[in-house]
Amino acid sequence: MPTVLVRGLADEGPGDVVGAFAGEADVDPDRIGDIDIDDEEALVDLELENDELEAFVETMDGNRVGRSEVSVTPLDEETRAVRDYVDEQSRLVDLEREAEMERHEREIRQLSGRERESKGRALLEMRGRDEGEGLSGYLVKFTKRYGDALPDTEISVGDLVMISKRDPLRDDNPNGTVTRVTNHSVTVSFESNPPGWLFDDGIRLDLYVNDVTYQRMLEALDSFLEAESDLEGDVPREHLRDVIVGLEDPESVASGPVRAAVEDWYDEALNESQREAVERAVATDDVHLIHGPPGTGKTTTAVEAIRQAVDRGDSVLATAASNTAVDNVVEFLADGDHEPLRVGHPARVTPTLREHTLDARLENNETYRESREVRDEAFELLDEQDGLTAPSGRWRRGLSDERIKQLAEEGRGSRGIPPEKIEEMAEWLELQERADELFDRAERLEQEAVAEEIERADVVCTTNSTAGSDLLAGQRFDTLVIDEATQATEPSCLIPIVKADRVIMAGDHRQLPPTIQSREAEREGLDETLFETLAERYGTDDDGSDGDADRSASAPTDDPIRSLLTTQYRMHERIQDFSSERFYDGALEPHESVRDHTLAGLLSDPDETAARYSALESGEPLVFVDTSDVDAPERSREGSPSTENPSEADLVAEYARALLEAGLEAADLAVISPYDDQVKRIEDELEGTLSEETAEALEVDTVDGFQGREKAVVLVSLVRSNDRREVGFLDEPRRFNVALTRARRKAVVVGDRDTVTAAPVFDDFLEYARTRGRIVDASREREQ
Ligand SMILES: Nc1ncnc2c1ncn2[C@@H]1O[C@H](COP(=O)(O)OP(=O)(O)OP(=O)(O)O)[C@@H](O)[C@H]1O
Repeated sequence: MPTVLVRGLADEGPGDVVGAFAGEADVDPDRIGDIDIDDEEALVDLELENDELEAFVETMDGNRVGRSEVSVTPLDEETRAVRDYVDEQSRLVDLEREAEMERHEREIRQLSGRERESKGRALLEMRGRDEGEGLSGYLVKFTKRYGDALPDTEISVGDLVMISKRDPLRDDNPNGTVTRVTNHSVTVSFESNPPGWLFDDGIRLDLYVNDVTYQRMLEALDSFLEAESDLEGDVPREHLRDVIVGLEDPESVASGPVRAAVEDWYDEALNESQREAVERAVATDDVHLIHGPPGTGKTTTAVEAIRQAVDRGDSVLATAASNTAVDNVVEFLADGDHEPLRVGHPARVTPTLREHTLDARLENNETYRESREVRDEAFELLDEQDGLTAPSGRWRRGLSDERIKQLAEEGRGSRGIPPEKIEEMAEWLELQERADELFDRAERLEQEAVAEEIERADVVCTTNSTAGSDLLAGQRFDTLVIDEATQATEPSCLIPIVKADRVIMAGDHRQLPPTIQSREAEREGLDETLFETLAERYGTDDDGSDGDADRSASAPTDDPIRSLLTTQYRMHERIQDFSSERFYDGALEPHESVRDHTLAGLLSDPDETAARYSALESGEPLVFVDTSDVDAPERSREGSPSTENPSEADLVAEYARALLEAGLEAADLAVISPYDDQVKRIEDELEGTLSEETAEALEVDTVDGFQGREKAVVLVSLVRSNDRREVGFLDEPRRFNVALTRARRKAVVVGDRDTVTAAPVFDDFLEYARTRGRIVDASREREQ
């Protein structure tokens, strides 16, 4: 259906448009489709044939709609395609947003406040106290009314909470990020000044969702309608937009692969295909994809590309969907000559990387210090106000600020207010004005300080979502690198893309796709990532996620927009082979340095450890521990959609402790599980039995959260154990591919064989472990 663009409307509505089109141009109202009015413009779909359209435009152009004289032009195909893309993606974002809200609201509705509090997902009868303003926002500390200890709560640092007074589901309840939790208090930071009622009694805190990200996706999509070729602000570069929408070919498709010769390598160890990938990535004018199975050095290669781009003088932005994946890139970068700046809420950044955060940098920034001083001065003025009469209703008696000041100058009273009171109120007002000016100045200085730090940094690193925050508003970057791009939805990648001239993405669609909450959005393609779409559309080899594995790994190296990596530097050959055969048609090759590396060198007393637990035998890289003969049933916490298995948690915690006692560094070990509740359970099991330092260094995480990371030893707890052989989302082979391939020297997978083999990937894995690894019976293990 053709669309026409109507320009020059004043305040006319759809009825006026239909009236004019029918009355002036004789169009049957039934043939008028969607009318989309935005300010002075309207887009109108018309069911007209080409010749009818021509006649229609001739009649309507320069004619009137309502009281306005309008111009009417047919919409060109390109604009239409962009609009269709924006509409479609925005619809998917809306579906996803609704699904997340619904899930949350459902729970708030189903449970009483008390029930939610007893489950740890709400806190009732709280009261706020103003804690002043920090860089991350306005801080409010919530405590129980009489300072009582808080009940056990899931609310923890970094969570988003919704604050309410009577109705937890009111649309205008403020949301904030938790910055600190103690036995008695929860401190929350708000992006804007919170409403006064927060400081009353009877306040409720609920775990909630993050709407900001959805709004940023929609804003990025909107800016697609305004793409420019000369670049300023947060508007996409026209060519890049057209490549993404599918209207133009990437340059390397149009004119053949390009390659920039690199002379000095930061990482001399890079292999030939990694070097080629770097050279092609930095040479790209629009898009390049670095594609490879686990451990093939996608992040390593992307980081080298960042370094080369910086050396060339580019401003560089590096992003990923999750905080963990961003931290991973920061960690790689921090290990060299280039200075990364991590922008994001400090509460969500790995503690060891805090020195690279914007907050930490600002501590040493002169301009920022000055802003603090100015702010303190402002607060001092407000303190001075305390001793004075404020011009409140009782004393103001309808007098304007100006009038009060004038009366004070003249030394007069008015409306029964004695001159001394007038004098005090005038002084109060003057203090307020001076304080406001100082607050404004402090804010300007803060912005200046942030801009200085961004300017000073070689690479700005942040999540896709935070790339859209005010801190980076209007910042443009020559090059954007998105790591773990196959774990990010397309609209989330657009948030940083609208700020950059070219984009390099690293990913692997045989690992986990982005998590989608709305079944409808998933069905309609929100789980198909931009990386995949571009690889399919412009690459020489079609290897979409439902294609067969043998084609995915054999993409030719002359693929115009993609570089493929196949030598892996992480896993012992026997850990690698399962993944390689099952997911990559055997294309993975281990580098000599890792082919047969084992745990042996990392333990002070490997024999003793093995004697206690045969699963921990240091020479054996791949073990499945079968719990089917022990009493280890799964269970669900009331009201929780997740699953846990206490007995399995107990066993993996025992393994973790035994490995640490045998001399394994905590930083070389990770415990992961597909289920959130199991992760918490394992953390609880370990808590108190490890030193604070060890507990901090030991990572316990979900499989999804650990994607992109690696450890010498990885313990995986599969959790599911039931007579119905129900495996839930274990039945996603890509999740197990990620879990297993996190391990460098040893992978210990713990699960109930009878249950998990209901999923074909575990059936295959058990068969593999029987011949190429070891299967250990958990009941024997625990008797020793
Ligand atoms: N050329 C190389 N020489 C030596 N080590 C390398 C090389 N390339 C990568 N590595 C090492 O291999 C490991 C995996 O690299 P990296 O994390 O970059 O892989 P990845 O492909 O991003 O993995 P994943 O798919 O799990 O995200 C790291 O320890 C890295 O230091």
